Amino acid sequence: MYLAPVELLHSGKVRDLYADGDDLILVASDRVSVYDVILPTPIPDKGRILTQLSVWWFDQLGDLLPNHVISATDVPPEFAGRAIRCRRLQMVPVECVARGYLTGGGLTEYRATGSVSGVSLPAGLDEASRLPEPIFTPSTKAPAGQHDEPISFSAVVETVGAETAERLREITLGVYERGATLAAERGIIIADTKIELGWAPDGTLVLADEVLTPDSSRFWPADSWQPGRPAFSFDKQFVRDWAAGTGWDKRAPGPELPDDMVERTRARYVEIYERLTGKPW
Ligand SMILES: Nc1ncnc(-c2cnn(Cc3cccc(F)c3)c2)c1Cl
Repeated sequence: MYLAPVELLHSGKVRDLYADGDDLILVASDRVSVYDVILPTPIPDKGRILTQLSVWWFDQLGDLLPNHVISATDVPPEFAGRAIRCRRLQMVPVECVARGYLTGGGLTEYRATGSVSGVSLPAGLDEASRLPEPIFTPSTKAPAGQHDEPISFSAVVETVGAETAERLREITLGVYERGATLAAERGIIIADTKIELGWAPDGTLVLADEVLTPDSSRFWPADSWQPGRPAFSFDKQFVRDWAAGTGWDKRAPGPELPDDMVERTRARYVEIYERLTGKPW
């Protein structure tokens, strides 16, 4: 039977968003991005593995809040396994980030101000330090290619009101703590995560986008974590180190990956999926 073509709405670094009637189709590619540069060599099955991991998390988190998933199978055949049909929401204009560890932009901000998104932290924290407790560190949604700007909780209150702001913090910390606890039991540190929320027509907040994947969160192997030392990215470190070893100038296009790098990186995604879900890939 004739399948109406879907219309491309957004194209991200590693994902694309299509409209299909009233629904959306969220498609994950096999592209990998390191240091904000998309590498030319795809990682076979990356899109499928991360999509199926996200679908598994949505199911695990169903008791916390509703999600936007309509179907993980009723998608255009060319996207089979690496796309979800989801309901169209009014997206909350705030990047909802939870951090259990200090690194990246949060560490930079802490070193400059002693706080992250207005949340003050104890002195003496270092690269990859574990925080006394996970914190909600919202940021603005920057235009493509720019870094999100941290915003304070009071700025979130001004944007969405106090009640919704509290709910955003509660949901973001709840999703992070559920994910980080389960992952820690399986030898994986989830250092931080970014979730996207949207309002359904009846006003309820719904978990959208992808959730607790190595693209939306920092995944570290627990057995090599050492506060004060840069942590090893579970999925991207091989590629980062290899690319750095080629003398690649990060402003130049990314280098093609050799086959063994592709296979080792694919194996890391399979390992993350199998460890977290307990299911064979
Ligand atoms: N259920 C929803 N309802 C309305 N909007 C969205 C939505 C918009 N943008 N994004 C982020 C994104 C996802 C993939 C590719 C991109 F380019 C951008 C998600 C969703 Cl998931």
